[in-house]
Amino acid sequence: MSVHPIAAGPPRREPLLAPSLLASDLANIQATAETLAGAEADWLHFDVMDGCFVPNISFGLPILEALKPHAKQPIDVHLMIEEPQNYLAAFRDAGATNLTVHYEACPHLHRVVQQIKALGCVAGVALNPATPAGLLVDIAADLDYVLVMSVNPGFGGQAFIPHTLQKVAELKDLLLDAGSPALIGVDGGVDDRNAAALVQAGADVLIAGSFVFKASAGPVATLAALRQQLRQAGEERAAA
Ligand SMILES: O=C(CO)[C@H](O)[C@H](O)COP(=O)(O)O
Repeated sequence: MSVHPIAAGPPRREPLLAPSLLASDLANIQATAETLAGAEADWLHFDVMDGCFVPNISFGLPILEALKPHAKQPIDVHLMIEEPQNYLAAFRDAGATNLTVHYEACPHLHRVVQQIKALGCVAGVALNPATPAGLLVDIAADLDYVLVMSVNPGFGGQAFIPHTLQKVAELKDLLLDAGSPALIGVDGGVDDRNAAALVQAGADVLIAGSFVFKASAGPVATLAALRQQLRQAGEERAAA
């Protein structure tokens, strides 16, 4: 179930699913991790917000430390914070498998990516909706993972921005041209209405919060249904 993106290697037939814990019951994060351990979840997505880079504050190191012993899957930490380079080692030590920083928060992005790799973590870079995919051209070959934000970061439950589909396709071409093994993730407003189209456009990882945790069917059944939908989309992509 858990797959290191580098070990997995592109092209993947079946996209990864990463439920975003931001939308879960945070008073019961241990129970959530235990529930997800048996669910169709490849990574646990963990959103860190600092109230500066984004206009909201979520959770950070102590909650990650509390989650870690109960998490069966790799923990995908999305740092929506300023000066992320100052916190990378601490998040790795607290349990992060993947560390994603924002392009917009890193004037010295190449250095930060190398720092993440030196820590032994999967190195990801996130792009805000207004940041063009083409800006990654000089760093593409160094990346393990690119996270395309399909909402403006800071809050769960927002509407998916349709232009993201085009951006994922552009990014896929850019990564192929650069010979980059990086996976493409999409985060924000992901649900069963846009998931298949995102996979067709080139997405390898879908992050979903509200759709998974607010569904009346519950997270396990919702992830299973999404997995089934994506399996088919992944096969169609591989056959194309
Ligand atoms: O990074 C994020 C917000 O900045 C979240 O991961 C994102 O909001 C996912 O939640 P939802 O599926 O509810 O949109």
